[in-house]
This record gives sequence, structure tokens and C-alpha cells, in this order.
Amino acid sequence: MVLKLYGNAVSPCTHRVALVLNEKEVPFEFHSIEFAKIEHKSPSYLEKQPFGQVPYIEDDDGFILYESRAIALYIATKYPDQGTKGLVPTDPKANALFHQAVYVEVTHFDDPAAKVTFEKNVKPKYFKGPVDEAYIEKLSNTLDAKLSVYDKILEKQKYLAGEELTLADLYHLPYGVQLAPIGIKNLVEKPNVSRWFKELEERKSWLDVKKTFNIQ
Ligand SMILES: N[C@@H](CCC(=O)N[C@@H](CS)C(=O)NCC(=O)O)C(=O)O
Repeated sequence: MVLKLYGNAVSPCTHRVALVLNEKEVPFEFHSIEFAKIEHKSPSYLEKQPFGQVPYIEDDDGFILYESRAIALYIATKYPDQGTKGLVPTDPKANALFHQAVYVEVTHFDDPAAKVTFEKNVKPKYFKGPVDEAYIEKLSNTLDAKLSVYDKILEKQKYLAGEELTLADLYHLPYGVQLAPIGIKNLVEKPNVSRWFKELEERKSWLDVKKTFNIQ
């Protein structure tokens, strides 16, 4: 049995899991959960993912797991010697710096990036809702302030947790790539952030995610 990824083709959290599966060269079967049919809120779906969100995985032995970053960590630690190595440092200090970087992404980047993407892209496209430009400006300013701190960190080191690529860097890709196309240029306008992010975007694992999910 092959690992099954239950998600949605337009969901950045689904893309995050697929990205790490690609990095670790783990084959998977994608099962689409249809948002339009509200499949993710059905009683049978909630048995697997009680918060009614995508993604979740069913591993080849039937093990079920949700939360994209928890899935990524599980895959990276289950296959330490397969695909890209070192995505989760094992040395205690390097591991602590890795977790520091993971929390930086979750607390400082994910929230404003997800909200601005929703307001500017998802809301008008899928919910025909009015776009709140003042809210977008506020979120963009928040991202700008946060990414200015990133720029200082990345002036001194190659990646967010030090000199080696980790999952924490990869976690930024799915929302990060959506910012510039909707006019939020903070990632590309800061020299060190831009250098870091460009390298991430060019990884084969991400180019394959783009192909699989038809991301422009
Ligand atoms: N922290 C969760 C977030 C999951 C999440 O926000 N999923 C979104 C798609 S990226 C979703 O299912 N949205 C539909 C909904 O919340 O109803 C993860 O990383 O897996």
C-alpha cells in the first residue's frame, strides 16, 4: 500500500506535505477532498481530521496523521537516509535552532501570509466576497516588519536555522509563492530574504508540486 495524501489542489497546507514527500522521495497517492461539496466537514471526514481541514495522510500501514508540519516531521524522521538528508538536525543545539525556526514560521509568517492570501485571492475568487483593502494593507505592513527581521537573520546565515536547509525553510514555500502574484512584494524586495526564497522556489521538489497541483 502506498501513502495516501488527502487534501485539496488549491490548499497551501496540502502543498506543504507534498513538498516534503517529494524531498524525501516518498511516493504518494493524492486523494482530492472537494471544498465545493464541503467534504471536509462530513462526519466520515471529521473522524480522520476532527477540525474539518485538509490535509491528512494515511501511511502505508494505516497510520493516520493531520497537521501539515507534524506530517512533514513524521516523514522526515521516518526516512532519515532517503531523499534530502538533514532536514531535521539531530544535534541538540542544531535541533533547538531548528525548532526556533519552525516557531518563527508559525508565529510570525504563516498567520499574516495566510490571511492576506485569503483576503486578496481566495475571498473574491471562491466566495465572491468584497476585498477589504485596508485590512490587506495592515497585513502587508505586518509581513513587511516581520520579513525585515528575517532579512537581518538571513544576512548572517544561509537558512533560517543556520547554514543547512531544514523543514523550517521549506514550510514557507506554499504561502510565500502566492504573495508576489497578488501584489505583496515583501519577499522579493528584501535582498537576503529574496536570495533565500529564490533558491527554495527553484528546488525540484517544489517544481514537482507545481506540476502535480497545476500551480501557476
Ligand atoms: N494547521 C493546519 C491548517 C490546515 C488548514 O488551514 N487547512 C486549510 C487549507 S490550507 C483548510 O482546510 N481550509 C478549509 C477550512 O478550514 O474549512 C495544517 O497545517 O495542516
